[in-house]
Amino acid sequence: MNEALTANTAFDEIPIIDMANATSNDPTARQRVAEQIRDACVRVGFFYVKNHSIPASLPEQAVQSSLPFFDLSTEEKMRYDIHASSNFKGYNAFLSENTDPEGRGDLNEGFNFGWEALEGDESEKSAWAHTAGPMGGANVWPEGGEEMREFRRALLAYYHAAVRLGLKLFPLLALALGLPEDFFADKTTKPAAIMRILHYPPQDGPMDDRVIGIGAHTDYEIFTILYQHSDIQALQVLNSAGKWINAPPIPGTLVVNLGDQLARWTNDVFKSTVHRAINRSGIRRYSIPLFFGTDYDVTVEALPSCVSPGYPAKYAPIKAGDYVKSRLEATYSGSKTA
Ligand SMILES: O=C(O)CCC(=O)C(=O)O
Ligand SMILES: [Fe+2]
Repeated sequence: MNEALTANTAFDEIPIIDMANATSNDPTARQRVAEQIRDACVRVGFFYVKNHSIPASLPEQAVQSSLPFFDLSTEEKMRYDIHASSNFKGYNAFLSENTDPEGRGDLNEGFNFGWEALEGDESEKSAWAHTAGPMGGANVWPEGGEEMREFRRALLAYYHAAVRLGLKLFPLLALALGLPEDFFADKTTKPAAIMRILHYPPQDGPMDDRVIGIGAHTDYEIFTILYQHSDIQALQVLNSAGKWINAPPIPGTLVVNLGDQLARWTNDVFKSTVHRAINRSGIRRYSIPLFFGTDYDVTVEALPSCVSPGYPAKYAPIKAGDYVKSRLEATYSGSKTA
């Protein structure tokens, strides 16, 4: 695809896409949104979404409810250590991950969880059975009183809202790729969606590029929906000229960025762009990414429209779940021995 080769002018800002017409009854209105998404995916690999219909109170409450959890002692939090989990659930401690191999460790702590039906919602219970797979299975929630129950409730409430938004993005991505709008529908029946809430303490003093909030990396899945709490500039995105472009929080928006699974599927026509976060604000920063992959057993293989004789497929076909699992294992096993 020639556009893939010509789209490499370095971006210097991240587009904002209005989702108001994402599910419009008018196909041309949906197509217009998809065209903007296509441009963002080919040039940047990142975009903001506005009018995404998630009430601001949901991620806000998720952050507020996490404060008592992060305030627990390290010893207490380590009872839920992600390294002790067989399915990448639970707590990751400061410096226990090292996203950038050049780095010395990531200065964030976080809590990681996946699909779980909302309490009392019988209609979603059946989906629980679908979470078999390398990252499926039960979540690990902190024990304790009302505060910890609220932590679980608030995180799951935002999780489900973000998953619903993610399911609206797939048809737009399909249109953006010139595919039938329902291309991903039978590939996203079991929400392979992992959420984490991250806490970045302020970093001051002399800057050590090897110890930053989260080192330079790309995400592993199809896309990530990222909520950034407070008005703190920390996230940066690398353009093709090697310049870090700021991605500050913009009120009312969420950040969407593509991951490597989609880059493989599109033969890098859609970009999975390197990013990092560093909190030099002097105050604590919180963010909540939701990493959204397809069903675990879907084969990720270059789309015919993204290969040509002059631009052959770069990646071997691989099962979506195996791919994400191998990336997660590299992240967590690397940190164990670091
Ligand atoms: O906290 C952020 O802004 C970025 C987080 C991130 O890139 C990640 O968790 O993959
Ligand atoms: Fe990321």
